[in-house]
Amino acid sequence: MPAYKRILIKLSGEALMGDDQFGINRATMVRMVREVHEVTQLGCEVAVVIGGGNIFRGVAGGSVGMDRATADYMGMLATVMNSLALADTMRQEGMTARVMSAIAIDQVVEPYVRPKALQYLEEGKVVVFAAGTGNPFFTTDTAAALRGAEIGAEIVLKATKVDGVYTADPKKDPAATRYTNISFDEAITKNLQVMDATAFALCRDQKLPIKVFSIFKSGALKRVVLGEDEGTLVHV
Ligand SMILES: Nc1ncnc2c1ncn2[C@@H]1O[C@H](COP(=O)(O)OP(=O)(O)O)[C@@H](O)[C@H]1O
Ligand SMILES: O=c1ccn([C@@H]2O[C@H](COP(=O)(O)OP(=O)(O)O)[C@@H](O)[C@H]2O)c(=O)[nH]1
Repeated sequence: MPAYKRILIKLSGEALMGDDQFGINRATMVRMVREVHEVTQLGCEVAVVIGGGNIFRGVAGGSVGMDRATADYMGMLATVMNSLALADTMRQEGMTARVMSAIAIDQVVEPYVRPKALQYLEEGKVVVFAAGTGNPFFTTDTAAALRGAEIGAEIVLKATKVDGVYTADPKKDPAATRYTNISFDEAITKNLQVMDATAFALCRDQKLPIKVFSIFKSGALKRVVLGEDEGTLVHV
C-alpha cells in the first residue's frame, strides 16, 4: 500500500546527463521512467517537475554575461525539452502522460491549467509540469513546491544526486552526515543548500513535507512511496 495518494516528484535535470557531459542520456531517462512507472502501478497519482540543468549546462558558456532573466528563460525552455522527452519515454513504456507548460508555446505543448491538471491526475495520467514557475529568478525546486501545493500533493519527493540532506554539502565535505529528519526551520537556518530557500519556505508555509533521496539508487523512489526508511524527510 502506498503511503500517499497523490505525490509530486521533482526529477533532477542534471541527473539526466548520466555520465555524459550534457544532454539526455537515454538509458538514464528510461531507468528514471521505469521507477516512476512502478509507483503509478502502486496506485499513486503522480505529477512530475523536471529540471533543465543537463541542457542548460551545454549552453551555459554562451550565457556568460547574459541578462539573468534571459538566461533563466533559456533554462525554462530547457525544462520544456526535458518534459517532452520524459513524456515520450513514458509513452514508450506504456504510461499515459500529459505535459503542461507554464509558458505558452501552444503549438508544442498545452498550457498549464490547474483544473485540467487535476482532471488528468484523477484519470490516472502522469502530469509533467514544464517551464518551471514561468518566472525568472526561480528554480524548478520552487516550481515543484508551487505545483505540489496547487494540486494538493501530500508530499514533494526530490529525486536528486545525493541521498538526502547532509550537515554540509557532501560533495565538498566528506565528514558531513545525513539527517533522517530535519525541520524546515533548521534546514533554512543552517542554510543547507540541497533545495533553495524559496522552495523550503513555500513548503513550510503550506505544511507540505519534502523527502530528499537519490535518483541513482535503484528502487529508492518506490521505497519512499511505500513509506520505508529512505533519504531525508524535511517536515514542519
Ligand atoms: N546540506 C546539503 N545536503 C545535501 N546536499 C547538499 C547540501 N548542500 C549542498 N548540497 C548539494 O545540493 C545538490 C542537489 O541540489 P540541486 O543542485 O538542486 O540538484 P538538482 O536540482 O539537480 O536535483 C547536491 O548535488 C549536493 O552536492
Ligand atoms: O521557475 C523557474 C524554473 C526554472 N528556471 C530556470 O531554469 C533553470 C533550470 O532549472 P533547475 O536549475 O532548477 O534544474 P535542475 O537543477 O533540476 O537541473 C534554472 O537554473 C533557471 O535558470 C527559472 O528561471 N524559473
